[in-house]
Amino acid sequence: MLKIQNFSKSYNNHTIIAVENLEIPEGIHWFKGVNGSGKSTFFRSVAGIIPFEGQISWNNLDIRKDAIAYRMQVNMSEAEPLYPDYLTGYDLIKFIADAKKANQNQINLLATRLGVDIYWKNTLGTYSSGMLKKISLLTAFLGQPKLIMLDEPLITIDDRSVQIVYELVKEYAENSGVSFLLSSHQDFRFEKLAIKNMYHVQNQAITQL
Ligand SMILES: Nc1ncnc2c1ncn2[C@@H]1O[C@H](COP(=O)(O)OP(=O)(O)OP(=O)(O)O)[C@@H](O)[C@H]1O
Repeated sequence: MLKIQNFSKSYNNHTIIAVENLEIPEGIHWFKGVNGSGKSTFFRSVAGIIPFEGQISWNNLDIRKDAIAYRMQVNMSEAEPLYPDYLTGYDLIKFIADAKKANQNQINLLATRLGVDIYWKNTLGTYSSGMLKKISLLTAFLGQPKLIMLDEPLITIDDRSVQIVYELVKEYAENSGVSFLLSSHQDFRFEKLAIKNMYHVQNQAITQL
């Protein structure tokens, strides 16, 4: 279970999102919200990438007190990833794989599934937005995560890749009991997946639909 208590995140003294108490059970969950509503800010906070006020824990692992154990279980893919141009996709994947203790076999399997092994030895600065997105998606599946957040996972990727992302989510959920938080703005929908709860991000708050 993901537990959020007295959570708030502000930029320049302006509250972007605040959540007094939210308990998200295991399963696949869909976060909807218009552009700028705070979905990415919430996901980044839960991923432990940006600082925030309040408490977040995943299966009783506290994001601050159990910083490493928490981050071994919680992975994230950014909506619009920004990476250093001079690294190759492979360098980046290998770096994250080492941190997440993913083996080479897992890297190769994911790379083949998503078709990134065709271009991953080229530098990231030469990639299209869809190619970058697939690198970001791959990194979220590395290691033995128990919670994976995919921020706008379907934007910029082609139809074939969309199907592969659906398959990966289903496989990880069914075979390894992985929970997912998936976000989308209006255009992209996740009805094909076994969605447990839907949440709406709006007016600086998160409400269950
Ligand atoms: N680093 C930052 N500094 C200042 N303001 C920020 C920063 N990051 C996000 N914001 C603001 O926080 C608000 C929420 O942004 P966020 O990216 O979380 O929304 P979102 O729901 O993910 O939107 P989108 O669907 O467009 O990706 C926006 O008003 C944005 O301008």
